Amino acid sequence: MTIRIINKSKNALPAYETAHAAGMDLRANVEETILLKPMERKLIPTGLYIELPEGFEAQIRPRSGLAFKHGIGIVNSPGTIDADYRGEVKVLLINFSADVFEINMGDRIAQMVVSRHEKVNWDEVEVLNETLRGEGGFGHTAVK
Ligand SMILES: O=c1ccn([C@H]2C[C@H](O)[C@@H](COP(=O)(O)OP(=O)(O)OP(=O)(O)O)O2)c(=O)[nH]1
Ligand SMILES: [Mg+2]
Repeated sequence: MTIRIINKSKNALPAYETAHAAGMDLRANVEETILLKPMERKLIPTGLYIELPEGFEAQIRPRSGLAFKHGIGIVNSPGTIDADYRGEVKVLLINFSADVFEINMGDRIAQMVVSRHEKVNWDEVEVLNETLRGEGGFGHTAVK
């Protein structure tokens, strides 16, 4: 599929890094170095504006390499970009490590997965159909 995008950043358009990657890496569009102190969170601009078709969303997900090597996560992971959003795509990074983390122009800070989603109408009822699981959850299958 093709999606309309405005690129106000100094970076190339997001691209799939390998042939069958699910996500496209998003690059920071920051004029100056951003420092993330331990447990600090900052909204990082990408300079990208996208026009998703109705019925699609984009998820902003962490990169496992940054998480593993530097303890960098996304506070609202996965972030949701709505099809009717016309603002700048931003990434809410958090530093879970004990060291200061540096973000520079063009750094690949997150990845974006575009997916189809359902739109639901409620059928409000009094009783739901029975299942073996019933109300069991939150670890109820754990061995005692
Ligand atoms: O990681 C993110 C998450 C969201 N957004 C943008 C796109 C999204 O469509 C909009 C609203 O996000 P969300 O619905 O998650 O936030 P909200 O707190 O519910 O805000 P709103 O009341 O504007 O929906 O903010 C981003 O740029 N990055
Ligand atoms: Mg919302």
